[in-house]
Amino acid sequence: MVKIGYLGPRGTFTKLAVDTAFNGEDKHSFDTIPECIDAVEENRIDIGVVPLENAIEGTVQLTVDYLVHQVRLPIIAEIVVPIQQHLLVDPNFSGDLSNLEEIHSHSHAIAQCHQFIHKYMPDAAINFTSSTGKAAEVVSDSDRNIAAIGNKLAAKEYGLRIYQENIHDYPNNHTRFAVLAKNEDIVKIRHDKQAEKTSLLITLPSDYAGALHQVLSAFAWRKMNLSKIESRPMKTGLGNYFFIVDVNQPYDGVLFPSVQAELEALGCKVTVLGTYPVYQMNI
Ligand SMILES: O=C(O)C(=O)Cc1ccccc1
Repeated sequence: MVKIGYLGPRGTFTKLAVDTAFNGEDKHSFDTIPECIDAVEENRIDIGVVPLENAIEGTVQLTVDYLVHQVRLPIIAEIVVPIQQHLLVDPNFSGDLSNLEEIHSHSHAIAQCHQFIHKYMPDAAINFTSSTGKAAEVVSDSDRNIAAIGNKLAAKEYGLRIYQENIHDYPNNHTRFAVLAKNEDIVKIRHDKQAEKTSLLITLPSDYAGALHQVLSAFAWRKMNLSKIESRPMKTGLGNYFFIVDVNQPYDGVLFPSVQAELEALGCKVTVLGTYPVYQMNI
């Protein structure tokens, strides 16, 4: 049976995404994103699912940096799910918001609820956890007045009460999850894909005037639509960056090779991180 790993523990958004996209597979929880990616690399699991980007807080830097700098696994698919954040407390908690001393959650969940926390829980100490599921676990293991931010699955899995629903600041909250695998044939998502994309990693030879403009124009005059461009530090010193570019079309044998050749002639290095279908899910 195909083994699927995900950022756990029980009750994370990643687990929700996995449950929606796959059924019947053998599912394994990992405490951190790197541990999940390593398990695919070391063939302990066949597929790894990790968060990639959130509509409100942006890229999950840990995932991108680990994939670029540590373990290069191809992105085989992308799952997009809506995100609703709730304030979770022990079922016996009887106070009000001002009695909650601490809030625990993943940094992206905390950021998505920033205004709520600022307005209604300004004195609560913030504690970052490796996932929202982990935060729910912390609250369920504690006998103090503390809260977690997470989803309904986490409330169910850890026996917590939803003190307040939908505390995220912006309604259109979605997260993209990357499906990573060495062998794309084993990834079977039984839904209709909404789009196809290609993610490229581009490093510039050195900093010179108009370098990024030249890179972008290689896509522009071929009418290749980009849905994302992001720079990240190369980790080789201040001011050195690489770019991740998402192109709204699948890799083909004509346009992409000619873009690559053009960029390489400029001295850039181009790596395809994946060309993959996008599945928009409702949970
Ligand atoms: O912590 C989780 O539940 C995750 O899967 C990562 C995450 C965190 C916040 C929003 C979306 C995904």
